[in-house]
Amino acid sequence: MTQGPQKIIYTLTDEAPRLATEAFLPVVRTFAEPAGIGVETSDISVAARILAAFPERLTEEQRVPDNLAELGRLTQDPATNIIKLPNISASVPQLTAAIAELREKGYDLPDYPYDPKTPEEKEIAERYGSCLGSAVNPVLRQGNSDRRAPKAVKEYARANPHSMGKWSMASQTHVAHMTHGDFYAGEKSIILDRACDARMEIVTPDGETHVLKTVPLEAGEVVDSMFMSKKALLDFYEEQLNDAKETGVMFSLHVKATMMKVSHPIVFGHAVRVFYKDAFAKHGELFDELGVNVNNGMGDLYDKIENLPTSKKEEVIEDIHRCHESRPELAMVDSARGITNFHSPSDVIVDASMPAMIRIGGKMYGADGRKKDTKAVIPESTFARIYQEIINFCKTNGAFDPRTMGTVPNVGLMAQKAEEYGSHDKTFEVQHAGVANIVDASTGEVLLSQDVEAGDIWRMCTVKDAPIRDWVRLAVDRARASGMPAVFWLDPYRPHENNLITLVKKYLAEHDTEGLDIQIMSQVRAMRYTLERAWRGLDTISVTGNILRDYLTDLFPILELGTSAKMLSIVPLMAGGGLYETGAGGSAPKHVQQLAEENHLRWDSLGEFLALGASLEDVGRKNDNPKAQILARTLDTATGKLLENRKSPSRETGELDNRGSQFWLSLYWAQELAAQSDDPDLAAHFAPLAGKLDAEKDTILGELLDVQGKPVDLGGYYQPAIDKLKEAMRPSETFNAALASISG
Ligand SMILES: NC(=O)C1=CN([C@@H]2O[C@H](COP(=O)(O)OP(=O)(O)OC[C@H]3O[C@@H](n4cnc5c(N)ncnc54)[C@H](OP(=O)(O)O)[C@@H]3O)[C@@H](O)[C@H]2O)C=CC1
Ligand SMILES: O=C(O)CCC(=O)C(=O)O
Ligand SMILES: [Mg+2]
Repeated sequence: MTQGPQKIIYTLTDEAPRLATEAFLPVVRTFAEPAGIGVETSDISVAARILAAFPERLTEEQRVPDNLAELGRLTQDPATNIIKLPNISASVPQLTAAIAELREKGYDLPDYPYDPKTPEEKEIAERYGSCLGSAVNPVLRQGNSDRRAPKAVKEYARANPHSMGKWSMASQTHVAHMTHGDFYAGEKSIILDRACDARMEIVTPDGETHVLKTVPLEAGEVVDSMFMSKKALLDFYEEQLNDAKETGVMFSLHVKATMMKVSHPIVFGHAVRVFYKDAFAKHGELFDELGVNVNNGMGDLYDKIENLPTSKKEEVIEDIHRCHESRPELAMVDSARGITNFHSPSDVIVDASMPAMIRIGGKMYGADGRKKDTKAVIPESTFARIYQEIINFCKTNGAFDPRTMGTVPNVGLMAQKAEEYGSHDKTFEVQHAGVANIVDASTGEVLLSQDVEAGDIWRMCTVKDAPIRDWVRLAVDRARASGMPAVFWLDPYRPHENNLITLVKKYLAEHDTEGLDIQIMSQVRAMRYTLERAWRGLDTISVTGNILRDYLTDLFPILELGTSAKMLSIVPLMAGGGLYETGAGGSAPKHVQQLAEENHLRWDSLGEFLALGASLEDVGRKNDNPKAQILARTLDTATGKLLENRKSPSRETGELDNRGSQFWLSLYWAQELAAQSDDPDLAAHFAPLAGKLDAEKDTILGELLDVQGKPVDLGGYYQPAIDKLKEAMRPSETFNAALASISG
């Protein structure tokens, strides 16, 4: 047996994935051990990240190491192999809820400073800021992304199609985006011809210079400057609200306040203030006194007015309600509880919310719980247009059919904080009208310049040369390996993408592309081309920048497979290691709610099974460990069997859930290992487990079903109590004993 430091690092995250991992880790350890592979965990949950930020306030026992920083360092080591589960990218309401829970548990954490003024408050805000929004993925994603539906998964979806809503040609559903004054409208971009420190500064008309930030840039880096005009945004909202009211269509707002953690909460807050403008006009001063900030949603307003004298509170609530009379109906997140699209900026996240809407025929839920057509407002036009294109297509052709549609894998430019998704530390809400310059700090040369007004959102986005080159290589590799045409979704009218086109052409020339079909198209044309092909059952690789990577790897999987949880999601790290993400979606808070209320977890760990397979294969290849290769191969077959025999979790309480599905995977995997003849030691090791699990399957499945239907206490949401978590996620004594019986 090959020995040595062969290990897989398994992340512990939040919500449904964290729950599922609790059940799955003992399985992984049991199977990896005989191949000499260690499995280590690394807690990067939002709770752990908060605790790691305040070591000096905690006792020795309470302290948590900065696991994320350590993982970040490891991404630079070629031996690294990380399995990364989806984690919460916390909005402010989520972060403050996590802080409150931890304080209740006895951790002496400071209050979250909503409006930091003193140096001490500013320091606390900075530390909490490091846990806010998408704080994990940009650190770990030191490579570009390869997301696709494995063949067995696609075939399963074809044979067992999920439900799709009907599209009508008369559907009023459409996308509304800005046509001027947004980031797209005035973008400027350069390919930097030197390395330099670049200064972001605003020069006011009276000649004062306000320096916002200085960042080191590399030669060859693509650097963009762009802004969103506050005035244009407010006008746009007003117009769209009036249009929705007049035409009787529901209004919904789709942003990504979690990932775009600086710009989108502002964009979201403006929508809320415009919608409720009469209430804000009347009570603005009071709201300011109370520190209301609806960038964090209407939930923040309701929390802050809670302690007002009853009559005042009622007056405010009445005025808020009155606003609805002159405004269109709002899409609901949870109509049963009266939670609207404006309640929290993290409830509706565009990458998942638009596909969910398109999947059900272009509808969202209204206050009466019925599905309705909607005006989907996505202010930034850069990528919003792709959704209108697919809506047009579905209106004309009807809904896609999962039985026949082709597949659309993605190769995404992501490494080293590429493009908008890496721009948070270079995004500012402009305080002073003037000229926004990006300046070479050593020479004083102005590289890029924009005229901005107070309240505008100005940002610098960058992407380094090496990631672009690696992205082109990955696209060529995937096109060659799959035999599919590959389309770069790049718009020559957008300065940033026009620069990328130059570089893509340059780097494509480094490869043998003989016999490959590689094209470059603007996003709208690329969408149309891809949809036409998918409709005919043809497959097309989308090769995109970072935002479209995110959007398309929810959109197509949700149409093709019903969920992006079933995607294989690999990040070949540029330093040589591997990061294996489990599916392409999020952490499904709704699933936790169902588990807490009914002890049924409908989360599908398929993405985790696929990631583990790819991870084991990588360990096998890099360490010349044939046992790891056999584990990978047999896991792949077992996963295929799981799909074929329909052992995926059901949504309904009282039926097979995540835990039951994991049992079946374990049984099939053990059977495959016992049956193979390439490694008799492994076969002999797993034969008893295969026998035991098969003989005891009725007892085990019975034990797993018995617990369902009753509430379960996990001892916390952001930091569940470990003993309670174990008890909830591993309720079959028989299954636990069988796994333990072959573990060393
Ligand atoms: N890679 C990452 O770390 C990511 C993290 N996130 C984070 O996740 C949270 C929730 O985001 P949201 O946009 O609501 O997206 P989610 O993907 O969590 O939820 C959307 C819906 O997708 C379905 N779904 C997702 N995963 C699974 C699965 N494994 N099995 C079965 N169904 C699944 C569920 O549908 P149904 O309810 O119909 O069963 C779910 O309600 C946020 O905090 C966000 O920041 C989001 C995206 C990626
Ligand atoms: O990091 C995040 O917040 C979300 C990531 C995401 O949605 C994705 O990579 O698909
Ligand atoms: Mg996504």
